[in-house]
Amino acid sequence: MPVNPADTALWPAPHPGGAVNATVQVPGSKSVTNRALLLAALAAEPGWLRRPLRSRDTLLMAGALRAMGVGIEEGVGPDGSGEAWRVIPSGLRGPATVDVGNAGTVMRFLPPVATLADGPIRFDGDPRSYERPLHGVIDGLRALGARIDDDGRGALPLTVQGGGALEGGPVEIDASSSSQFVSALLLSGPRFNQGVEVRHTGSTLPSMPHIRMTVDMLRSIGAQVDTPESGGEPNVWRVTPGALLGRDLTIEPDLSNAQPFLAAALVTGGTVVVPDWPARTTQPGDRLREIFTEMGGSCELTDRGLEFTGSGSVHGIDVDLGEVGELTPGIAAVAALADSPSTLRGVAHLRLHETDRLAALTKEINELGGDVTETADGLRIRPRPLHGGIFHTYDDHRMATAGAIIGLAVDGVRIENVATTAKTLPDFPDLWTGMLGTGTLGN
Ligand SMILES: O=C(O)C1=C[C@@H](OP(=O)(O)O)[C@@H](O)[C@H](O)C1
Ligand SMILES: C=C(OP(=O)(O)O)C(=O)O
Repeated sequence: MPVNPADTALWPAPHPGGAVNATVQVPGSKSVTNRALLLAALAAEPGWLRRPLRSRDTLLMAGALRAMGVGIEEGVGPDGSGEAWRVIPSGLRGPATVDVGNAGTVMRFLPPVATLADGPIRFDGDPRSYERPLHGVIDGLRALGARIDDDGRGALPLTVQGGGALEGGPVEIDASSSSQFVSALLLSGPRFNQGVEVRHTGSTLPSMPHIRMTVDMLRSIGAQVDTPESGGEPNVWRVTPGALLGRDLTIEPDLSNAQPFLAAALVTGGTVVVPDWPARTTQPGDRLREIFTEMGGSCELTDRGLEFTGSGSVHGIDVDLGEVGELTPGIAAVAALADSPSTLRGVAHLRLHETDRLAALTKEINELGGDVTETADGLRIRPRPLHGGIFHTYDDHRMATAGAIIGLAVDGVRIENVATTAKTLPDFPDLWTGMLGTGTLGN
């Protein structure tokens, strides 16, 4: 993708004098939107997605499905309200080329779909996508009967030689480097001849809420899924072959992208309301209610949404983030501003996310005067007075939002390439300045 010089400019992170009080309408969830697009594409009838996230990762998913022959049309939902995508499934076609960008959900979830196409599907992406683990998907699909041409590294680029169908059946994978391996094989499982039985053989498995999200969304469109939680064997998930229903689904706000806005209330001692916070959800961001409360805030789910209030003090935390790894950059930013040390554990796999997040957070917070050290599986953060400077983002949307959180409390923080937030939250700079300027936002 060509780099726009303006995108790599330095963005002065806004530094408000006082408490932030605002309502922020957070756009749709990346993880839910990309699952919903894929499942609607594999269904037996057309479906609707209302209020989908439109960001780099979700537009890459939509573009890839379109390239394989799926219809994705702009429209208003069946009740005439809100923005929507209408998804019209079709026989999946090859040859086609898929640009995965640096979207884990696209590079992991779509190769199984490509095995159902009637020709070769080539997968390529950003340089970083070549370094992100994909072996669980590649080896898993081969064991299930797929033909895949790659360079033997267990990574991109690769070509799936779609044969129009996949046998499926039992498969063992080690998903300790990414839960997305499990989700990927389950999501397409109903369309494999024998369905799929995925057995995770590794010692750890990150991001369990995201696997629950996969299971819940499959069940909601008619798939039969057996899980460890529904009385099955530990670390084994089974999907029965069968037709999927076309549904009308409204996408929840992205609770992980709500994080910087809630953090604004926490670190400035203000109140931020996020409307449409779901009462029940599989999104890992829901854990912020508990984590940010332990760090000094308080919150309440009301009919206005989630109302989060900071007390004026921010405390350190000792927490295992293995289930909610994508929250780590924002928690590290808040922890650097706390009145006591923090230990963030269970997130060694973040070294293979958009960037090596443990190294990037350590370096960038320390360059502002902080005291962060990497551990084998996380970070130890001892708060110190911070000063302004450049906060580098390494093409990582969550590094940019982490830097913005620090900028709330520290004057003179400038964020390099804030435009990288377009991966999941293209409106971030406007939402952020709007939150600080007007107090109330909506879309
Ligand atoms: O399935 C998903 O939608 C995701 C799963 C997690 O991946 P890992 O298990 O690789 O951390 C998470 O970090 C990522 O942001 C989204
Ligand atoms: C790890 C993340 O993304 P991806 O879906 O690319 O893995 C993330 O959004 O924090």
